[in-house]
Amino acid sequence: MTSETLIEVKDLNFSYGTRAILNGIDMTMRRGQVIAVMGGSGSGKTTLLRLISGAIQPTSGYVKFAGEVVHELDRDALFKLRRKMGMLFQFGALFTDLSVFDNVAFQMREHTNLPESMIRDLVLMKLHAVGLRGGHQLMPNELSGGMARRVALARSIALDPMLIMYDEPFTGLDPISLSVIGNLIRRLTDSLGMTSIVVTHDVHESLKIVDYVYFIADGVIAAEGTPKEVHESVAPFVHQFIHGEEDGPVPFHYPAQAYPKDLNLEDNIA
Ligand SMILES: Nc1ncnc2c1ncn2[C@@H]1O[C@H](COP(=O)(O)OP(=O)(O)OP(=O)(O)O)[C@@H](O)[C@H]1O
Repeated sequence: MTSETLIEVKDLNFSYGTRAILNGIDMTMRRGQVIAVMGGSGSGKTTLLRLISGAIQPTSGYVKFAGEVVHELDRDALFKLRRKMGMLFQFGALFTDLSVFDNVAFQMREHTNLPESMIRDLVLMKLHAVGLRGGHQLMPNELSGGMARRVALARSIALDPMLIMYDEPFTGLDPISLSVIGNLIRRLTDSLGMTSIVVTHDVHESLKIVDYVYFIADGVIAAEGTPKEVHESVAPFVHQFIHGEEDGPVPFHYPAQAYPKDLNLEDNIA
């Protein structure tokens, strides 16, 4: 594992209108690392991924990717940069009318001029990496949920990205598939020398495979550390997350006006 920095997030702020979502986020992500980003629902995790990919622009601060400030890039440069990033969302949305092989080949055919014979070798190599070379002729409706997720993973590494961002990769999987996907994320990151960012609620699975964890709450980094540091942490926030407690610094309720007011009880009470 090299220690070269791939992503530097510096004093990153982002608001939707007047509503602040992220406040002064600092992060460093190195090549070869798997990094988890955790936090309660609505804490800004997906927003952070969108800022890293340049889909939205920070209010202030910056994200640097491979030395370049993402929000300063022009359209062409941003397009090139995105090709160095793979994104894997929860259900991996495969093209349902294309075979496993063609799903993985899709981006190679779109974005490169490689001859079909080379695409064939590359697709089989990517499918081999996720254990599905033998299933290349299957259609998506013939796959289990875990297999579909693995095809999506093979597709996201089709163009050899430097970074893959996974948004809730474990959701909806049985315990075995969950651990298969977790181990694959680790193995692919190591063997391809990439960086992986895993946004997840699954503390136990992710702590087994990641190098570093950031916890986001109320738009700031509430805690961070290696899995060992996280396990040993006595910070209430981390404790709540690790043990899945409902009550603690992470609120169960989305901010709302006083309940009696919502129920129109106030007038009656007064
Ligand atoms: N386009 C938008 N316009 C206004 N507010 C938005 C928009 N997208 C997201 N938000 C708000 O920004 C906050 C952060 O959203 P984000 O999707 O980043 O949270 P998250 O941590 O990924 O949540 P979850 O774990 O539930 O997916 C939320 O409160 C959400 O309501």
